[in-house]
Amino acid sequence: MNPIEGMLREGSLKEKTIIVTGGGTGLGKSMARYFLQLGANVVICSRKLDVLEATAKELETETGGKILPIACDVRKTEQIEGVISASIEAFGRVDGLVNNSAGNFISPTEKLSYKAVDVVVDIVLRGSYYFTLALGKYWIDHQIKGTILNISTTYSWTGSGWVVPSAMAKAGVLAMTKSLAFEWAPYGIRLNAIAPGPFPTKGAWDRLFPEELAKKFSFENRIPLKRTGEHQELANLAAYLLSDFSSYMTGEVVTLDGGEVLNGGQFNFLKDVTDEQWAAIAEQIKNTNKPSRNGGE
Ligand SMILES: CCCCC/C=C/C(=O)SCCNC(=O)CCNC(=O)[C@H](O)C(C)(C)COP(=O)(O)OP(=O)(O)OC[C@H]1O[C@@H](n2cnc3c(N)ncnc32)[C@H](O)[C@@H]1OP(=O)(O)O
Ligand SMILES: NC(=O)C1=CN([C@@H]2O[C@H](COP(=O)(O)OP(=O)(O)OC[C@H]3O[C@@H](n4cnc5c(N)ncnc54)[C@H](OP(=O)(O)O)[C@@H]3O)[C@@H](O)[C@H]2O)C=CC1
Repeated sequence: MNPIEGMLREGSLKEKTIIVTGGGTGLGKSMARYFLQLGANVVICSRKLDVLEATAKELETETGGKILPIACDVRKTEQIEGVISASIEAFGRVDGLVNNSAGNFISPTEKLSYKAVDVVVDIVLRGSYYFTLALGKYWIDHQIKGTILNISTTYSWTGSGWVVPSAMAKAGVLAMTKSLAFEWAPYGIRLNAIAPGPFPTKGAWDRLFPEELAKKFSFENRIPLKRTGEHQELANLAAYLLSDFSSYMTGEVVTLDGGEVLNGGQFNFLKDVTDEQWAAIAEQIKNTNKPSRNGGE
């Protein structure tokens, strides 16, 4: 496969300031990089300031863009408000938000403590609605037509065992996306979501595919397009959804998973049938049709 290139033209996010939660690592970092390349000012925030500062330095050098790292636990409203004021102070206003921060790990649900459930739900759901609410109030007060992108998952609607707190929280984020897309449309505020399939990141792989499992889990068998996602593919879609090119799109969730979610199709088990078996099956089915065609039983 050829390397995936940036999709939007130069300057597509010029004069926009975008906050990316969890922007110091993984997919958040890749989105931040591309937004900077497209001319946006970017604010990255999460708990670990040292990680954010190292990312900011790296991306500033690489892109020549303006990036502000700020420590913020998305479960704390006063810290969220601090990020918004610091962003306005640095860049004049805020135009976009990516709710990307998350906590997740696999576990049999009955083995979880109450705190273990809370920690995931609070980062994902509470963090996303706190940030959304704080920015929404600011945008409505200042008549800014802001845009929110929520990073969801495909199990927001299929459900999934062994990641139940994450599934509950991501489903809530999806409900918020669609509900507020309608309610805030009169203000020109748009909300959309991306449901990614597997995109290799250290954060996700350490907690969801630890070595023991990774050996057994075959992405090639599971994903119809037979590969995991490239970060630039997700960054391209994210940039489009935050840009004015998508200004007629709101309340949408775009799946980007190589077809993984389609595994639930009822007859998909037929993928293992050989050509020989197909020939025999076709013959059998045709034979059962014959009597009825001749008017018999
Ligand atoms: C390929 C398909 C992908 C599917 C979709 C992917 C979704 C993703 O979200 S991937 C992103 C993953 N990235 C992260 O999770 C990054 C941030 N995560 C963390 O910092 C930790 O994993 C955290 C969520 C556990 C939070 O860390 P921290 O605040 O330090 O919390 P504690 O370590 O104090 O733990 C709190 C609570 O949770 C219990 N716990 C932690 N890990 C496990 C585990 N593996 N199994 C069971 N329980 C766990 C821990 O014991 C604590 O509970 P108590 O013991 O009752 O105090
Ligand atoms: N990678 C994948 O295959 C998939 C990922 N996703 C989603 O993509 C997004 C990014 O995940 P990914 O890049 O893989 O994983 P990462 O672990 O790299 O990203 C998660 C980020 O969340 C931040 N974070 C965690 N807790 C908090 C908190 N309390 N307050 C603020 N920030 C916090 C972390 O920073 P810090 O530790 O500094 O706080 C980290 O930067 C997530 O929403 C995830 O659910 C969805 C489907 C598939």
